Amino acid sequence: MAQEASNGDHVSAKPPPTPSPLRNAKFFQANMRILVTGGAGFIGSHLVDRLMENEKNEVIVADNYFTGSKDNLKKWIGHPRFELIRHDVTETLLVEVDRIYHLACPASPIFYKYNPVKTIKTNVIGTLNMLGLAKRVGARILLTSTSEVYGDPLEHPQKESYWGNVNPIGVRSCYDEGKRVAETLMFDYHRQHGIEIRIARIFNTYGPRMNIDDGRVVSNFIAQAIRDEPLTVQAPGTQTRSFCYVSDMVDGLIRLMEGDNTGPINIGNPGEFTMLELAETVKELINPKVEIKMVDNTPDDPRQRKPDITKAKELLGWEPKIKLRDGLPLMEDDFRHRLGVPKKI
Ligand SMILES: NC(=O)c1ccc[n+]([C@@H]2O[C@H](COP(=O)([O-])OP(=O)(O)OC[C@H]3O[C@@H](n4cnc5c(N)ncnc54)[C@H](O)[C@@H]3O)[C@@H](O)[C@H]2O)c1
Ligand SMILES: O=c1ccn([C@@H]2O[C@H](COP(=O)(O)OP(=O)(O)O[C@H]3OC[C@@H](O)[C@H](O)[C@H]3O)[C@@H](O)[C@H]2O)c(=O)[nH]1
Repeated sequence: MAQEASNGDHVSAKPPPTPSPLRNAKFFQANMRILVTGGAGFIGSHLVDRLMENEKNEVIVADNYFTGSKDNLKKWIGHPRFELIRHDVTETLLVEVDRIYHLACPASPIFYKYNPVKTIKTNVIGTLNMLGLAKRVGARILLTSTSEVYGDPLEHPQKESYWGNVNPIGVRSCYDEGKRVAETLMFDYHRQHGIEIRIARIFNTYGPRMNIDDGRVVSNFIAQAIRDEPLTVQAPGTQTRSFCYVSDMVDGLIRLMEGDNTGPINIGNPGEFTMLELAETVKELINPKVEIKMVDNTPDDPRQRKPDITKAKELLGWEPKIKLRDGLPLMEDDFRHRLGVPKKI
């Protein structure tokens, strides 16, 4: 039974539901069957790549392609251990699985604000549906929550025990409050029904395969630097974020899923940068001639963010390996390839 890692003193009221006995039958199914919702997106597709490396895994992706694409999974389409389903998690899904990585949700602020009612439905109804599925088939479920549950944090760096400083009625609330409700649902299903849960609080993650026009800061700056366009730093530019390379993130998610702790556990890189520092670094590494331009910000932008990863280190034996200065060039290569702009030598 999972151990509670932080934020509470509850114990699970019931043992978890048992999977169908056939799942353990010698000649029926030796593999681990894994559902990845949102698997056609940025982090999801890298997670699928890693899971598919293990020949004992069968992977099913369910995605509505709102911000993800089949292109991200093209190397697996047609593979006998892989299945791709066009599915919206706000509808029920009937599959037989042992693990559910529940990622489905737009993550870039411009996309999650585009249809806020849909974003909150995805977080609340989508998570309820996936918990219902976990309950029916006895699967373990991992939710990709977010550092945004800490809102505009008054504690710095953020520990998992911090309850956050979140505006419940702002333009970001569909996402940050949505994820907070999703975490609540996870713990209620755990306590009430014995579901095996895992909650990752992911901090800003970057890497190849992000949508070029995703709108998040790292992808914006890299695309702008390659296109010789000014890097748009949103005022005041002193706000901070901590950026984790995607391969480190995937490693942390799998360790959390396969470990004994429910979480929530922060997964992120504690290296903290102001947005002006990030712009200067991108300029230096990718295009020293590019201009840096200050533009207006959006409401409720968190002023600082940095994970305390003590729990991830102690409980998962995890810490990030890739520094920002090493990760940015890897992302540059992918963006240049997709934009068709080779590096000048
Ligand atoms: N990338 C980050 O910095 C970051 C930080 C914190 C949390 N997260 C969380 O990690 C997860 C993945 O983020 P990402 O950066 O890969 O984003 P992404 O937008 O690239 O991927 C999200 C995926 O979910 C799919 N999706 C959205 N709504 C859906 C729905 N209703 N039904 C089915 N599929 C749906 C999208 O089509 C996409 O493939 C999200 O849950 C996000 O909240 C990401
Ligand atoms: O072009 C830009 C874009 C963004 N920014 C700034 O960069 C910072 C980061 O903005 P992003 O849009 O990349 O992402 P945010 O940190 O605001 O939100 C992210 O947080 C964690 C996840 O849950 C999500 O991936 C996303 O919501 C903000 O301070 C924003 O004002 C710029 O300075 N210029």
